[in-house]
Amino acid sequence: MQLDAEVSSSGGTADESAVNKYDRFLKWLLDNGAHFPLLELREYESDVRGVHAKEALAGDQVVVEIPLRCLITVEMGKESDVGKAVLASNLPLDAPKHIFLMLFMLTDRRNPSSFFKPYYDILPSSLSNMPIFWTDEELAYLKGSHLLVQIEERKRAIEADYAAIADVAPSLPSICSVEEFKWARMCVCSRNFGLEVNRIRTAALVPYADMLNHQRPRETKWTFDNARQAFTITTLQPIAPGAQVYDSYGQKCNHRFLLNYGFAVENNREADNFCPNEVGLWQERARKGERERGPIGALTAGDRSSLQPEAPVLEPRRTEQGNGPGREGGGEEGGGEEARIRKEDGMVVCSLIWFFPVCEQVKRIRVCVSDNENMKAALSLLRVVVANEEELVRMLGPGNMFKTARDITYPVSLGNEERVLHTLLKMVTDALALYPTRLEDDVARLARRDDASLRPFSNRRHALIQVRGEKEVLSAFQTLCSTALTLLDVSDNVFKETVNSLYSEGNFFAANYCSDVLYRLRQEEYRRADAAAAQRSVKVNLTNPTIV
Ligand SMILES: C[S@@+](CC[C@H](N)C(=O)[O-])C[C@H]1O[C@@H](n2cnc3c(N)ncnc32)[C@H](O)[C@@H]1O
Repeated sequence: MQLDAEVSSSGGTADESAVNKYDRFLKWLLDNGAHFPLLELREYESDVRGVHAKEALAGDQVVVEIPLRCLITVEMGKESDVGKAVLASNLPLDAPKHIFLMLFMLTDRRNPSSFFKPYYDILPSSLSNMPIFWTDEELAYLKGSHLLVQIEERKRAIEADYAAIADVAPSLPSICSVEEFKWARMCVCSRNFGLEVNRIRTAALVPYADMLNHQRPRETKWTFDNARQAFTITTLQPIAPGAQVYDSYGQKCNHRFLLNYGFAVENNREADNFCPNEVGLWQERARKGERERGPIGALTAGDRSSLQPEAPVLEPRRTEQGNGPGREGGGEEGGGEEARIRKEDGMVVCSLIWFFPVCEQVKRIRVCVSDNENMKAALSLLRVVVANEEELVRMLGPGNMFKTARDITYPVSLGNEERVLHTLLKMVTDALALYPTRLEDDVARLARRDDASLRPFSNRRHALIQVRGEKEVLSAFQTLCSTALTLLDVSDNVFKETVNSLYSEGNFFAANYCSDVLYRLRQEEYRRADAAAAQRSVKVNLTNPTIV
């Protein structure tokens, strides 16, 4: 993060009370055994802070040490009165670890002599960058994006948690309002660390360590050091004096950065140029009780007798809260996934269900510009969706190798693939048409530095970065489909020339699909055609030996 005005916490600021609040915070930490002698906290604007190197930092140097007593852990929340009531009631909460951290913080901060008061005092008082707090005008910048649905879902989920907890712990409304509960939810979501403390997997709020902003590739690592009984941050490389010291919040799609942290990364690319930005394919919703029907629909195979009696199903899988190593922002994306082909009442049912247990919504397959597992799954499912009866029977009949739609990692036939490409092209074209602006317009607007409405770190800019990223993914799929469709029946030479030019333009996404999938399908089609021609010639030969 680069911000304009930088005011050192130890230097004089216009706002004396702000200086005092930081001085009190730093003194509290140091008095309790924390160490960060080579770093300084800077405030760039109200409640927007970052950590900088006071002097040159070497690689592999422990630069922050925060003792366990200064950490707020999940277990402390479980010990609170409301926490105990929640535990006893076994409530199905959206993000339980976050809830316990929130409950501790919300209860304890009401105590004016709390041990953690210096920490509570420096937490941002407003989180207006978090989309759940955006105004209608700000939300309108996301028009066309599925993120609008996710923001609404997030709001509803937090409200549902508040109501459910208030049911089992009637003191909750006297501890915090729904709005304060939402604030705490986003505060915890953007600041907690998922870690192991003395062999117990937990999450914690770690004062000072949560002042590091995000940047990739990561230049620091953090852990709970059992020997020191402290949370530590260690440099992974030398850092220049005065430079901001960053933490990596992980490799994430911008929608997750925006939803959970209130910012979107302008150039969200990994060192190898991979861009983790995604869009969801499929938008259908299942209503309560309809999960077995599936949004993609039921496909009936003509030859029912040849179907497997009991095709195994892929059981729903709930993704655990949290997002792998690194800071666990959000974590409430955990829907279940079902993708299965099976027989039901004599019908072959192919269903793709990404089931969201709280909102009873179908989850979408999120794809990015990469030939990754989700892209393969999306193609596999489409191959079933567009299959005709003969292809379905081939997929599901005796001796077939496909137990679930996800197993169809190989294309079925050139004809089936052509229908897949047409369907996918329509899906992404329809999705692009939902946005009020075109990708080229967004790119041009973000490149202009004189547009005051798009100032760095503004909600409007972050919204534009988000929708631009979605359109980039949709456009990449559009190019892949439209190019591939032109290559189905061209000569080998034209095919190779086109694929080579895709490679030389750097469009590896489309090029790889064409050379890996389409090329093989074309070869198989030639072989089949040759075999059929050979068979015809044998038949003709047998009936009329004079015509060869
Ligand atoms: C863990 S806190 C980091 C400290 C924070 N800047 C503060 O002053 O309290 C995470 C928050 O910092 C901000 N942030 C972190 N990295 C950022 C980045 N690369 N760009 C913009 N904002 C960032 C976001 O508001 C995010 O929710």
